[in-house]
Amino acid sequence: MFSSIGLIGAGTMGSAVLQAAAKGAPEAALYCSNRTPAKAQALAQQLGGQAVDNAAVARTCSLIFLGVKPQMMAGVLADLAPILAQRTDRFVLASMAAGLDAQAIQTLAGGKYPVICLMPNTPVAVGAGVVQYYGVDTTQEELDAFQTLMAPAGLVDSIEPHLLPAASGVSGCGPAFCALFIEALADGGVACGLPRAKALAYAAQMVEGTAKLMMEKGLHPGQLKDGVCSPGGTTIQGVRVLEERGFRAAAMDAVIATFEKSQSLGK
Ligand SMILES: NC(=O)C1=CN([C@@H]2O[C@H](COP(=O)(O)OP(=O)(O)OC[C@H]3O[C@@H](n4cnc5c(N)ncnc54)[C@H](OP(=O)(O)O)[C@@H]3O)[C@@H](O)[C@H]2O)C=CC1
Ligand SMILES: O=C(O)[C@@H]1CCC=N1
Repeated sequence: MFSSIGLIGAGTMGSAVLQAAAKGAPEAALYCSNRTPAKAQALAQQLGGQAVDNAAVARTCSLIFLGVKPQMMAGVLADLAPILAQRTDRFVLASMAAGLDAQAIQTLAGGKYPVICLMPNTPVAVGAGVVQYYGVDTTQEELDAFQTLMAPAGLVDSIEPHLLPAASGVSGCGPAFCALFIEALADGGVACGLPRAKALAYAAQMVEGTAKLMMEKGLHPGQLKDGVCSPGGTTIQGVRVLEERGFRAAAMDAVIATFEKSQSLGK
């Protein structure tokens, strides 16, 4: 279906998405472009693709990932609109920009082109990510092909368009929140005498293992928490401190803040 796959904006997220797509469609020809060409060249070399300019991606590819920041999207698509308008073959634009919905991409690209909006996260780079997506003016065949293409990224889930900003707050932004938590746990360990490297390794493995346990055993987080808290034991004292300091409310508010920022980016 997607015989040639391109990426405009070979940064952190775009590169990870193209790496996953390369695994999902090993036969596809790969193209990438970037403002700083060295990044596109390195990615192309790694994936056996070609580093080109934005115009070549727009002219050539049947699936075009847009990996630039939301604030750059208008400028990038304004330059590409005349090229896209000249195409007579079918192509799909796939935007990962936070806060920009499919209609916004169509408006900026200057046509009612098929658009997929996806919200990946950084763990896509190790095949343990989350990608939510929806399509507008796409065919079911294109969405099915996209689902297959993205499978090496991790959990790939079709979602209703209005839910994408909320999903973005949980899993798109979530790695930053999780990293803060891991770092803070490690800091606590260091304060109690653990060497830094050990503290970080233990905290990261613990987070991965807890998520795995929850998913593989189908447990609710409350069950997991209760299973660790011995009556009169140590863990419940830590839970008490986290509750006193508003840990849950802070995590909820963090997601709500990202949601509100997504809404404002789209205006
Ligand atoms: N990081 C994340 O966790 C997530 C990011 N996203 C989305 O992904 C997108 C990219 O974010 P992220 O990867 O973090 O950002 P990066 O800054 O790492 O990547 C953006 C890339 O776009 C390139 N670029 C900028 N202007 C142009 C241009 N005119 N033509 C071609 N390339 C250009 C930059 O080039 P240069 O090397 O010159 O700076 C850079 O490599 C954003 O829209 C963001 O909302 C979505 C989900 C998660
Ligand atoms: O911070 C951002 O805007 C991007 C989108 C989701 C994660 N990072």
